[in-house]
Amino acid sequence: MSKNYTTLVEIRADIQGGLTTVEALVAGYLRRIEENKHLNAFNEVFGDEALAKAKELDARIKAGSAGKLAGMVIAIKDNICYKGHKVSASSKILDGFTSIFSSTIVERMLAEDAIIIGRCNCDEFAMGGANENSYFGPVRNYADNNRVSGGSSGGSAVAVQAGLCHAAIGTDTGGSVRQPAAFCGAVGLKPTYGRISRHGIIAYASSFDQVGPITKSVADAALLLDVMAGPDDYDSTTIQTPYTAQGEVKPASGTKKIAYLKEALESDGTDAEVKAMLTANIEKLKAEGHTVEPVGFEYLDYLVPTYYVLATAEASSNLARYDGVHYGYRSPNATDLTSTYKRSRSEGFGKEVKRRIMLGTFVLSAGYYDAYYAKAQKVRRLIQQKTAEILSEYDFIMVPTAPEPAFEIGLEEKDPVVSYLHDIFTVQASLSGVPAISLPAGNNSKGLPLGLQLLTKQYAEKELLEFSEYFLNLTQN
Ligand SMILES: NC(=O)C[C@H](N)C(=O)O
Repeated sequence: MSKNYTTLVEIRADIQGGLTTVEALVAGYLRRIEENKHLNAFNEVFGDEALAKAKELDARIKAGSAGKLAGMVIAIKDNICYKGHKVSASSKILDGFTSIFSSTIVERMLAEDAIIIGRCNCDEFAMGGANENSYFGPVRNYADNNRVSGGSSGGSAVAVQAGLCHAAIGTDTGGSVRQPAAFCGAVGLKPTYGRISRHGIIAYASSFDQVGPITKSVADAALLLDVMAGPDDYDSTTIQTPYTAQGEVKPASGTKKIAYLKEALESDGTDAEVKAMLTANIEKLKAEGHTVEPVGFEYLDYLVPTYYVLATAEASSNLARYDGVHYGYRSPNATDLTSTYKRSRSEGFGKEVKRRIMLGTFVLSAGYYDAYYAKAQKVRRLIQQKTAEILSEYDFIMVPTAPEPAFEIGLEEKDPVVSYLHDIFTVQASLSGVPAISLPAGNNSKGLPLGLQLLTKQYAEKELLEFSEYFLNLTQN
């Protein structure tokens, strides 16, 4: 097996030293993808194209004219448009659809000479937390093939975990980058809302959707953020102040004030080994002189309902565009315009997507708007205020990324509410728009990865990444 690199810096050093080439790296990933097909991480591999680009890049690296991401082989979630390539959101409804333009993030990564090796399996339209809602079937966790990858960016996380690429890009609406990263022992970053352009990303819930990297190191997460972030004329929700690239991530120095949610340790819903992982990290940080204190979050029980009312409302609007006319699948059984809409949507969308469209339509309907949608907006404001209040006193909030490690495939498909509750610790950052990162925090007694999550103030990605680097240095050495 080829060397399992943690950072692009190591790859570049080996290329410079003549120990490897981009072509050899790509060939190695393609071989591993082939050997690990049973993981179902990719919906499509761009093999020949990646190899051709690699050859060209090797020549340019030698000539000293290659970009910042030269040598980085990246997989993208299959809801990210890449011109001339198919994009499906893991749905039948986009069957045969090819992107006619590239997303801003793809353009920015290509401009820095990244190689995109394929598009990764995910939950249909990013709706799910286990990658079990994909039209193309579940993704298997590399640590235990009978267990889920997490989701919705499950293919992206497993591709990194299993060494099928160097880094991957996912999207995070309510935890879809952070939770699969946690289940797969990777670093997963959700930046501040608006930090990265969503132009060319298939929309799910637009007041939440954010792009994020899944990597093996904090350094690479920072590098990918540098490349992808910043204002974009094609997405008016992007933060207008340019993101100042930070270059190399220096581990944070000095003592910090960290809050942890005491409910995370008290709740019966949190797995005992997850609680033990959190407690151990609290103690480790205290021993280093940091202030680590419990805080109460009285809105904990409202996080999941608020997220699911708002996200489904936005989804019902965003997914109205799939009508059997504009994109992808059109029912062969349709006889007129109305039956084209009805049949294409009924046959093209999966069960969970239909459930969410119905739920979202319901909470937006005239009789229920005030009772559900308007109320959820008000609760969102309270959650934002309380989160900001805690973050005005503390540098970080620390919680487990998920209440439990990767569970068995097929275990909970039956009860959607059980799946929704798994998002309890990730949706706070999504509802508040603040950045959050999931960091690998060792394995449980069954060898399954656990993730620790840190949240911080809006726009403070730099501080978050520096502290993450410090934390991993402290806990992994
Ligand atoms: N998309 C996400 O961020 C995952 C979340 N579990 C959802 O289904 O909405």
